[in-house]
Amino acid sequence: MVFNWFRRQYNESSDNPSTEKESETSTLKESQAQEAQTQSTETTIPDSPTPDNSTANSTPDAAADMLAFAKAAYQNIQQKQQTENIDVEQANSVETTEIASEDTLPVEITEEIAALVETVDENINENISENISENISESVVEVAKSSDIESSDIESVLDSKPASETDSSATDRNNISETPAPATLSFLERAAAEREAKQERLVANAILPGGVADAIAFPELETQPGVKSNTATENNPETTVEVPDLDFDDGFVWSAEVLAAQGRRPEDISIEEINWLKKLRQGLDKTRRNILNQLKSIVGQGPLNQAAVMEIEALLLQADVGVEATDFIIDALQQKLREEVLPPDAAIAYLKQIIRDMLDTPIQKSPKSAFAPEKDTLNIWLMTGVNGAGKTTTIGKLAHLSQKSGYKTLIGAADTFRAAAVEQVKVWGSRSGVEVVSNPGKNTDPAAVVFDAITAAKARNTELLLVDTAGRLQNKKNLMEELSKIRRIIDKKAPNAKVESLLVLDATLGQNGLRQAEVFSQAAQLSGVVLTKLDGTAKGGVALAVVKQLGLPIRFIGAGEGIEDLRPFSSYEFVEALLSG
Ligand SMILES: Nc1nc2c(ncn2[C@@H]2O[C@H](COP(=O)(O)OP(=O)(O)OP(=O)(O)O)[C@@H](O)[C@H]2O)c(=O)[nH]1
Repeated sequence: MVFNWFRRQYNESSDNPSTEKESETSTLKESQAQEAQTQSTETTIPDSPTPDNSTANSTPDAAADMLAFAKAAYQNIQQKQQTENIDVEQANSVETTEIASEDTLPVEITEEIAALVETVDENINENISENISENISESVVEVAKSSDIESSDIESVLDSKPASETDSSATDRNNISETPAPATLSFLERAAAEREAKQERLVANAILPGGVADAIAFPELETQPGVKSNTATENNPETTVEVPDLDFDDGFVWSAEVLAAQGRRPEDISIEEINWLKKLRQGLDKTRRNILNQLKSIVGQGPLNQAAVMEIEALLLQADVGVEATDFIIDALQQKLREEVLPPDAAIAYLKQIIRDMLDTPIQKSPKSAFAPEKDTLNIWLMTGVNGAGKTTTIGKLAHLSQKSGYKTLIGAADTFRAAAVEQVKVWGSRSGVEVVSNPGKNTDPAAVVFDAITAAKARNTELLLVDTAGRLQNKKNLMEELSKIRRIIDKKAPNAKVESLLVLDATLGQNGLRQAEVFSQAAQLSGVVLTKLDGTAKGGVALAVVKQLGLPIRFIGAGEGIEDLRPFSSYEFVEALLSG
C-alpha cells in the first residue's frame, strides 16, 4: 500500500474526491470536536494546571495519555527502522547467494562454456565478423538449454563477450582506456569484471557528447539522460532519505500530539511527518513566542478594552497578518469575550479556532479539499511567481512527493529565461527519478516547451505534469501576457486535464508578496498558493493575509531547501505551530 503524501493517507479504495472530501471533513470534525472538548474541559476546570502544550490537554490523565501515545509512536518508528534495516541486510545476503550459485554449475558445463567464451575472445581479437560470434553465442545458449542452466547465468557469461567487442569503436571515439581483466581469474570472475567495465564504459558514453544517450534522445525534446520515467524512488540512491537522529524530545511529543489530534494512530506515524512538523514549528518559533507571551497577558480578563485591542492589533500586524485579517480576528474574538469570560488558555484556544476557520474557508469553497492529483488522469500544475520565490525548488519537492505517492510524474522546464533554470530543475528531477522535458535551444518559447511537455505527458500516460515557469514581476506586461499564453496552450492542448495554477509566494516578503498575487491571478487563473521559506525570517501571519485578502486557498507550505521540506497545507498543523506554547 502506497502512502499518498498529498492526501496524507494510504491509497486505499478511494481516489474518489467525494469520498475523500467526506473523510477529510470527518477528520476535521474530529479534531474540532476534540478542540471543543478541550475548551470545555478548560472552562470547567479553571484551576487545573496551565497546559504548556499545543493541544491543551489540561488534565494530568490526558497529558499522560498523550505521552503514552507519543511513546508508542516512537517505538513504532524505531521498529519500522529496524525492520527496514533487516530487509536491506536480507536483500544483500540474497544477492550474495545468487552470485554464489554461479559456482554451483556442473563442472563439465562450466568448462564447455569457458571453452566457447575463449573462442569468442580469440575471434574478437582476430576481428572476425560479428556473424561468427553470434553463432558462438547461439552455441552457448544451446549448451545451456540442454543442461537446464538458468538463462540469467548464461546471459552474464555472454555479456562478457561483447564488452571488448562491441564497445571498441565507441571506446576509441571517446578515448576511454580499457583495463583488461587479469588472466589469472576464472572465466566467471573475468566475465563479471568485464561486465562491470562495460557498464562503466556505457555510463561514460551516456554522459559524453555523441554517446549512447544522445543517440536515443526524444526526437523533439531533450530529456534527462539516464533518468527513467517513474523509476521507483527507492532505487535511486540520490533520493535515499537520510534517517536523522530520532530524539524523543519535546518536539517529538508535540508533533505526535498534533498528529493524534487529527485522528492518526501511533502505528501510522512516520518519521518524515514528525520531522516535518518539528521543522514547521521551529520555523514559526520566533513569531509564536512573540505572539503567545503577549497574548496570554492580554486576553483572559474579560472583554477586551481599547488598549488590549490595540495591543493585539499591533501583534498581528507585526506578524504580517495584514489589516483585513487582523480586523476580522479581533472582531470575532471580541464578540466571544463579550459573551463569556474565558481564562487565557481558553481564549487562545478560541483564537486558534477563528484562525483555522479563516484558513479553511477558501478550501471549503473550492471543489476539492485535498489538493491531490487525480489517478489515471492527466493533471497539470502550473507554477508561477516572481523571481526567486522558490518555484523550481517547489517543483522538485512536489515531484518527489508525487513519485513517492505513486503518480506517474513528468516535469516541463518552461523557465527558458534564466540560463541555469533548466539544469536546476533537471537536478531536482534526477533526485526523485522524474523525467524532465526541456528544449535545449536558447531563448525558446516557453509555450512551445509546454506544448511539447503535454505531448510527452499524453504519450506516457503521465498523471502529474509539473510546469516550471520563469520568474516575472507582475508589472512586466509582456511577461504576464506570456503567462496567459502558456495557460491558453494548456487549456487548448489538454482540454480534459485537471489544471491547477499555483502561485509560489515567498513568505519572508510578507505583505509585499500579496501585491503580486492579484495580477498573477488574472494571468494564470490561480487556484491556490504555495507559501515558501517559512523556515526563514518569515513571520507566518502572511498565510492569513493570503486567504483573507486574496480569497485563495493555501495548498502547500515549504519550510526548507531539502527535498522533504514541503507538505500539503493543514490549517490545524499551521495554527498549532503558530500558537501552541
Ligand atoms: N530557506 C528556504 N529556502 C528556499 C525554500 N524554497 C526555496 N528556497 C530557496 O530560494 C532560492 C530560490 O529558489 P528557486 O526555486 O530557484 O526560485 P525560483 O522561483 O524558481 O527562481 P526564478 O527561476 O529566478 O524565478 C533558492 O536558493 C532556494 O533554495 C524554502 O522553503 N526555504
